[in-house]
Amino acid sequence: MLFTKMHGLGNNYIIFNLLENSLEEQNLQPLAKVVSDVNFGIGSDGMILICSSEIADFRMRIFNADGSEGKNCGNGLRCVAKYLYDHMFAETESFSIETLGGVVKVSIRSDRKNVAHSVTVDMGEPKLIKGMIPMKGEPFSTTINETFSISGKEYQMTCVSMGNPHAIIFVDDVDDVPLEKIGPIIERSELFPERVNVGVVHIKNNEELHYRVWERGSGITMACGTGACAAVVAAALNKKLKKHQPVRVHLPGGDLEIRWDENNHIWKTGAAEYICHGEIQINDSLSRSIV
Ligand SMILES: N[C@@H](CCC[C@H](N)C(=O)O)C(=O)O
Repeated sequence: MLFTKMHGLGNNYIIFNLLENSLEEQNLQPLAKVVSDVNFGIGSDGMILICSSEIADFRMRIFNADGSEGKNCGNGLRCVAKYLYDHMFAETESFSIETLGGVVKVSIRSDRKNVAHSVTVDMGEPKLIKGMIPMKGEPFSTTINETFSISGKEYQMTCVSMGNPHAIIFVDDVDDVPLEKIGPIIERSELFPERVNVGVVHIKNNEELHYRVWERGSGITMACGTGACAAVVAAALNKKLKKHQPVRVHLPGGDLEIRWDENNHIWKTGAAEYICHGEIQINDSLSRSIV
């Protein structure tokens, strides 16, 4: 199988183009685990499939490094948009991509013909009620700076779905938080029946914030696009930032520009880059891991 490895701010994925190839559905989860493994596969935060869609121009499926299928991926969407544009599957600079979390619109900025330089994604509307996150509790209530006790420790969380679930915690210093310890505990708390992505946020000033993430199914990553959107929504809901202004989100892998617009949509702009193209043999050692 031919693959392309791409990253958005260091959040890196193995991409298979299923517009031209096919993979068996029962092999997808084990394949995601194997290709993500740095010792027995290629090494990545997960696997992305580009597929055809009946309701949008294209469809993206995202699998985390543990093989679980995610519903949305902000950094993956920019990578897929760049790939489709640069490889001329997309004929225009604006097109739609279906995800399990809904259909999004992407717009490419290019200086030269057929080379995308940055990608803006209309990530749609954030969902705030517990039933839509999903999380335990009264399904129509929201979680804004609510205190929860998890494994004997108290956390004040704001929960936002950007098609996938995010728990946001405001802190004084994102680098001072032992995310590798508290991330997996919160991710797997019984509060979240489908697990959760865990983000810590520090408000730098009226226009900038710092964000680090523990991703459901992948652990610590350099960036999370949906998480950066959730961080901006959580900051506005907690009146730490003004609602409709552009916000620069600093992540370990680089920056994203996020804006929650007057129509309640979240717009996200940032880079997407190629790492390499290659061929992976889906046989012998790899197939031993694939049921
Ligand atoms: N890194 C992604 C999100 C990937 C999926 C996530 N781990 C989940 O399971 O919801 C992003 O950039 O949004």
